[in-house]
Amino acid sequence: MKMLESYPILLSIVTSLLFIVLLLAVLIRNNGWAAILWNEIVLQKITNFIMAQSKEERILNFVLQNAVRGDPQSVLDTIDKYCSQKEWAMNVGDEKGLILDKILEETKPSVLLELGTYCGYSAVRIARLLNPSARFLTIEFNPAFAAIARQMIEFAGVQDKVKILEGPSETIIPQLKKKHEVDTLDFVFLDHWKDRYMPDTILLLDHGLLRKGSVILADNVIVPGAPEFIKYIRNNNRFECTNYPAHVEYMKVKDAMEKAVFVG
Ligand SMILES: C[S@@+](CC[C@H](N)C(=O)[O-])C[C@H]1O[C@@H](n2cnc3c(N)ncnc32)[C@H](O)[C@@H]1O
Ligand SMILES: [Mg+2]
Repeated sequence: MKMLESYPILLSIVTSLLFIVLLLAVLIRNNGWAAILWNEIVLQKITNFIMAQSKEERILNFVLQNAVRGDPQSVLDTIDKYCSQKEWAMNVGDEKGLILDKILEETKPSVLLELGTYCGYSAVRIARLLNPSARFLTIEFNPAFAAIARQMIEFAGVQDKVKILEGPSETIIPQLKKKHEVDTLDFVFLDHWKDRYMPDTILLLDHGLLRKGSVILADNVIVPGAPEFIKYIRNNNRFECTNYPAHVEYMKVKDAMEKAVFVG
């Protein structure tokens, strides 16, 4: 009898819970921010705790076990497979990776800088397309990520083409000329925390690291988004901008890359 009395309450609790789960699922599927927060904060923390291992270690292990040593394309395909089927990660990914490849093939840069190495996906992607004489520096301030990237790059066989500089971009950029013997950069890939896109572009300018024709390519200008940078670069007559619509890595949510050519 008591059971029957509480039945409507139970039913309304279950219905409300189902509704909340459904709402969350729709939000995560259609909203880039919700999906990233869900993956990075909820799912990842739980899996890390259960497996006593970071997601980045899991990505590296999957590559070591499934990709072909010395074959950069196989390393990229294996990371893409893991991150699209098992755990989302913030690599530029296969779709925007093709835009990156196309711009590199058009630009044929000799001196390159990447801000934000993470596991080394984009570093391997870029390095595999470079001339033997090119110089490519990539900056990462998280030592654990830099260590993973170093192993990823070595496994892909492109370690002679990439140098990881460990530390914050805002400290390393001003040291590029004197400490790292960079004159000017032909190509810069912006893919670190989005609030640094604008100040680091200004740092590159202030330190004379851009020349006429230098190309800046910025990832994730919609999700997570870099509105300050976009406003700054599009309203600056020293840059010519082109937008490349795409999707957030391994998702159906809209994103884009922005190319800015320094015209002097
Ligand atoms: C989106 S991930 C980079 C993904 C990578 N480019 C790829 O596509 O494979 C961003 C990385 O930038 C690093 N990062 C963020 N802000 C930074 C800064 N100011 N200096 C150096 N590294 C930074 C983070 O630790 C993170 O590993
Ligand atoms: Mg990115």
